[in-house]
Amino acid sequence: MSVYTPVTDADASALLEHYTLGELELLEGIAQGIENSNFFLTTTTGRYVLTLFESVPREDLPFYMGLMDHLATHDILCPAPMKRDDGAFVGELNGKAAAIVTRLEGEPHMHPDADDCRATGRILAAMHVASIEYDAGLANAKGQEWREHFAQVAAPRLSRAENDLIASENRYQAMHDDSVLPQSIIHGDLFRDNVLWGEQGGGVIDFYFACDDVLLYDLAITANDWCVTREAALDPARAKALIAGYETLRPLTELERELWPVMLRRAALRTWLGRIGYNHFPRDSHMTIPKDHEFSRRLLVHHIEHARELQESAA
Ligand SMILES: Nc1ncnc2c1ncn2[C@@H]1O[C@H](COP(=O)(O)OP(=O)(O)OP(=O)(O)O)[C@@H](O)[C@H]1O
Ligand SMILES: N[C@@H](CCO)C(=O)O
Repeated sequence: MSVYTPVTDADASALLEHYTLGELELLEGIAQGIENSNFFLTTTTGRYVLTLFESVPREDLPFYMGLMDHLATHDILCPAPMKRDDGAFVGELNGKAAAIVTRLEGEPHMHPDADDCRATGRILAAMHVASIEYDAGLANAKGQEWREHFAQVAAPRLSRAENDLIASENRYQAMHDDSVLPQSIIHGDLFRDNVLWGEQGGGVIDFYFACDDVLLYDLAITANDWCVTREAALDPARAKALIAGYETLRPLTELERELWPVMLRRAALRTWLGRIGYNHFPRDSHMTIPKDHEFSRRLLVHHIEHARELQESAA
């Protein structure tokens, strides 16, 4: 996160009265992340994370909570949402929807090697396979329609070259027919900071971009953060390892291999636009760590200029 909405010890204690999680011992704001307000919450029964939802539509919360609950009970290491005494996963605190989930152990690997990427690919595939039986759905709020709409909103803040690049990439993406690719529930944001490595392996957090979409797109979002160099180029060795790990559980189809460069470009565009949003239209936060939008622009340009290398990474 960030902490947009402060929470006092007294607020947290009052919230805990609606759960069977014991008494408050410690409450700490978390600076990482950018979408929600997050706090580490230690009680007499264990370690949890309290999230106040700042921009996630309230009606979508049952989908996210249900998904985490489903995955946590299907062998995926991820936060388990805690039920309130009234049976709901979501309550309210300081005017915001609020939920408590279990806190995972471990730290992100911010300088991953090929082994980390292989393990991450396998974790992503395991989530894709486990999600098949989750019987809820949610359209992608950051899909083509959003990309085109946001391009108009952001246009006055951007240079002509940036606007031309976004418009041209949006046209290119609109030409591709997604319906030919396997679709199901995607995590949508499996960046390095969303996998915490502990004794039990990699645990996944931050499901608030999850939705129904193309599975290969999820792999591309992951590759664009795990398998790139500081110079904003794809590292073929790490990309191959990510895909190899993924394919231990779900082999890619020929069509997916063919459309890999398209999805890498789409993922780079989504992240670039999202970061333009965070930078040019910031919300008022007490703690936030900024995201590098220029890096995402350079990554998109790299992908446009190196189609053949991208294709080879999925061969
Ligand atoms: N269940 C959890 N267990 C351990 N740490 C967590 C957990 N949930 C969140 N965190 C910590 O809080 C930080 C912020 O969480 P998260 O990434 O979900 O924030 P956000 O604002 O929702 O997301 P985003 O990354 O989309 O900006 C994480 O980087 C991690 O350090
Ligand atoms: N993972 C995204 C932020 C999502 O909130 C980024 O790094 O731009």
